[in-house]
Amino acid sequence: MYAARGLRWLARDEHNAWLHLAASGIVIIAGLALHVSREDWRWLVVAIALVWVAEAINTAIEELCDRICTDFDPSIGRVKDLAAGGVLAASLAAAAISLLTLVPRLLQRLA
Ligand SMILES: Nc1ncnc2c1ncn2[C@@H]1O[C@H](COP(=O)(O)OP(=O)(O)OP(=O)(O)O)[C@@H](O)[C@H]1O
Repeated sequence: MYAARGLRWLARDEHNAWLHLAASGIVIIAGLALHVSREDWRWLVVAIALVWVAEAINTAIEELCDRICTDFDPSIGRVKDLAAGGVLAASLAAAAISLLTLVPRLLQRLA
């Protein structure tokens, strides 16, 4: 399947994907360990998916930019920076969602 092949490339070739993979794994393990509710799992799934979607789009844009322009071009630089900014925004939002979901559960467990 072409879509699955895209995700395989992403996980294999993108150095940032390893960070996302590690972060996703930590969130899933924490969710399991803290027995979060079904409602909370919805938020964690959204957080994880948000980052992967942003990274996939960013990687596709980078590939396309490198294909159409091998020289230094300020416009290409701007396009890449914008796409990378999307990943940063998604990652910050995902971190906030994960902390807002997991920390109260952790404090509950510790109390
Ligand atoms: N052809 C270009 N012309 C101008 N600036 C460029 C060009 N290619 C890359 N850049 C600049 O270098 C930055 C890094 O680009 P690069 O393609 O190396 O992405 P990357 O390091 O793989 O990014 P990421 O960590 O998001 O995967 C871009 O955000 C952009 O500012």
